[in-house]
Amino acid sequence: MGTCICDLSLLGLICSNQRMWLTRPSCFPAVTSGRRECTVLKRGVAKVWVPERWGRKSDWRSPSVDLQQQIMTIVDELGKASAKAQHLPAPITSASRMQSNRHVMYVLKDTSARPAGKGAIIGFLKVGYKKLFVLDDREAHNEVEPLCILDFYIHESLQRHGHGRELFHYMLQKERVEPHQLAIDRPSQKLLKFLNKHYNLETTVPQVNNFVIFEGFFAHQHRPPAPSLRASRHSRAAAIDSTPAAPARKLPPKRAEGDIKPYSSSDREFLKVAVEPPWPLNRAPRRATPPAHPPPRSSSLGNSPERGPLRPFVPEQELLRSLRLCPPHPTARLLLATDPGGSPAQRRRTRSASEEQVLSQAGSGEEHMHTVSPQAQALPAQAWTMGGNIFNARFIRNLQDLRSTRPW
Ligand SMILES: CC(=O)SCCNC(=O)CCNC(=O)[C@H](O)C(C)(C)COP(=O)(O)OP(=O)(O)OC[C@H]1O[C@@H](n2cnc3c(N)ncnc32)[C@H](O)[C@@H]1OP(=O)(O)O
Repeated sequence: MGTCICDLSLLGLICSNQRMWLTRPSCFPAVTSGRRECTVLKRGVAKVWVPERWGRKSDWRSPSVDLQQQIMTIVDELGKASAKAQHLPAPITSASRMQSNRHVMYVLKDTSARPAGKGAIIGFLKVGYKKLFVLDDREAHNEVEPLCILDFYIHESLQRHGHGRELFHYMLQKERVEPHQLAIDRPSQKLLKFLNKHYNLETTVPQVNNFVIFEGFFAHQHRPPAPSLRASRHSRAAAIDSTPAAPARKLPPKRAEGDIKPYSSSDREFLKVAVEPPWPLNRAPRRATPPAHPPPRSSSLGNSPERGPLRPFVPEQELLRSLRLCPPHPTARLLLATDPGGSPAQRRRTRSASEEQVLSQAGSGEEHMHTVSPQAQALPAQAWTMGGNIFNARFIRNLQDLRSTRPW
């Protein structure tokens, strides 16, 4: 793939459709700035870049370089805005990612009611063909290469105005696909509702990967046979099968098998790796109130993962194992010995400890499970502050109970 962003099919799109082309990059970030929207749109309009003027020296000192840079900036800004709207920790659409993938980005621009040839970006839709293994309704694996919806964003102030539909419809026509032939990469609730409303897509076929497909997906899909038979049966199938071809792959040549990661080919996978620091830094703080944006999850998705911020997750077992490395404070041991029943919290802790003991006995060969380095294990007991703190706190509380010295 070359470095020129023209390869992204963006320019073809820009030239081929009057309604879908790009403004100068300074326009879009301004559009996203909330209440200043009207002013900003006007300001954006004043700076709008029109295709006919690409070559004008006054606009572009070095058109080829500037043009590339401008479009890259726009793509980056669009990606950021989309990530923000979806509460993703990092953009999944960027110029550099576009350059390394064969994705196509459809950009919707508003030209109406603006001075001639000027406008602002309304939103975008990113699609691409991906090799996937998907389950059908009999839970059989199918190797397919459908067109996937990878990213979709309409500016906040313009959502629910039909722009999304317009953009989607345009893409369907250009790509010559039916909505039920698409695979969707971790759709948001909004997108699910959108698809349901405009295309009656409701019943999903449960998958084990991040993609969502809908009933009817397999209606016209080629089902590749077993690899050993693939070559001969493919040609036979082509001769026999007169059904209209599903969105069979039509863009890139076949990649080396090593490049294909069927179960991790979601564009969003990298987010997990990118944002999650190592334990214990990945422990999410406890929240008294629910998060402002609860991670949306489709009830009909089955195992489709959450789209919200990829909240770090520490399994309880791992926590227990780590506690093994935190011997209780000596004074706490005394308390534990003298207080066998204790409060429910106490019992929980005791149970954890006994569970811990079991783990400890059973886990002699599972050192690799530990997240604490051997150096950390070698630290003196007083350095293990976590368990010590817990028991110290309890010890002090019990002491205060006994002495009635608590101020409340
Ligand atoms: C694979 C992926 O890309 S998943 C990511 C999808 N993108 C996002 O979630 C980003 C935030 N959302 C958006 O950008 C937009 O809402 C889109 C792209 C999903 C839809 O674009 P819009 O221009 O709003 O769609 P359009 O106006 O054509 O259709 C509206 C319908 O979409 C759905 N919809 C749009 N916004 C919402 C919302 N806030 N809540 C619930 N449903 C919504 C509804 O079905 C709505 O119909 P209704 O108003 O009668 O209830």
